[in-house]
Amino acid sequence: MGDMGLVVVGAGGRMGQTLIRAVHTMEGARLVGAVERPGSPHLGKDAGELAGIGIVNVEIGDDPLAAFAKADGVLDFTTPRATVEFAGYAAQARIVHVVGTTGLSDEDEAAVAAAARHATIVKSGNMSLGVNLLSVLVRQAAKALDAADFDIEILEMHHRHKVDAPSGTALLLGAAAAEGRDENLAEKSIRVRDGHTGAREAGTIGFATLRGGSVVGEHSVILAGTGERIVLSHHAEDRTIFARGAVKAALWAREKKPGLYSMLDVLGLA
Ligand SMILES: NC(=O)C1=CN([C@@H]2O[C@H](COP(=O)(O)OP(=O)(O)OC[C@H]3O[C@@H](n4cnc5c(N)ncnc54)[C@H](OP(=O)(O)O)[C@@H]3O)[C@@H](O)[C@H]2O)C=CC1
Ligand SMILES: O=C(O)C1=N[C@H](C(=O)O)C[C@H](O)C1
Repeated sequence: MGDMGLVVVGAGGRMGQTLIRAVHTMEGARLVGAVERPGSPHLGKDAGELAGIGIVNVEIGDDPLAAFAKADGVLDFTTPRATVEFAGYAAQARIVHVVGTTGLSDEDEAAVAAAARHATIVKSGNMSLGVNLLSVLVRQAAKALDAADFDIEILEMHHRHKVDAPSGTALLLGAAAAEGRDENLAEKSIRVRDGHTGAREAGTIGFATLRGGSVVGEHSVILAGTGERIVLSHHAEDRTIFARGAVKAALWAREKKPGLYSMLDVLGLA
């Protein structure tokens, strides 16, 4: 089998450019398309030149369907609205769709799940090995510690440009904690505290969000008991960890049947 032909959508974005560099350096993958939204100032530019690796002879276009028709897979770190659209096109083309986009609504999630009847979709709020391993540790810790004795709080910080909160990673870690306790995160999460909140309710999972500067991604899961605290943390220093994880996911998914998979499946941690 030849190299896997990949399209990067959102090619001009922070992750888009990092993905172009990752595809260029990783064995088994080849860039065959780069897509931006209609009207983008990046249309017509060479994808490699924009990403700082020199000319790769792939022009950034605004026609995802045409790009997907000649590809084996798509790497998508864009917006929820665009991701839902791309999932439909990936299903039509019956190719792999790696989704890193965060901030999807329940309706968006349902649309992506529906597309996974025909597309092979790998979706995760964080594509790094470290965060996915951390989620396994969080699940174990939450299972081992009694909810009446240990309170779980999740703290995250990201750069000033991030538009969704809590981060996809914070929600992924919250879901792992809830799973460890045999609970549903939606029923247990406290997203906001302001004013006279009253005392903390046992068994809830709290989220706190910080935004500023150029922070790539900081996450801590705090298990706070009486007289002791366990803190499980991940510090992302470079976006390359997400991009390499996404290419790895695409290569893994190439041989898989249509369906909705996670990074835990890719990494053998499920
Ligand atoms: N799962 C993971 O491991 C990670 C996930 N992320 C997530 O990835 C997403 C993107 O993050 P980031 O790269 O920082 O954001 P950026 O805003 O830098 O990049 C998004 C890109 O998508 C483009 N875009 C928007 N709509 C379309 C469309 N319809 N067609 C084609 N391109 C489109 C934007 O163009 P324009 O600016 O012109 O609108 C922009 O270039 C976020 O949801 C973020 O949370 C980020 C890092 C890791
Ligand atoms: O927007 C980002 O930058 C990031 N988004 C993801 C998230 O929402 O968790 C992953 C990473 O932390 C960077």
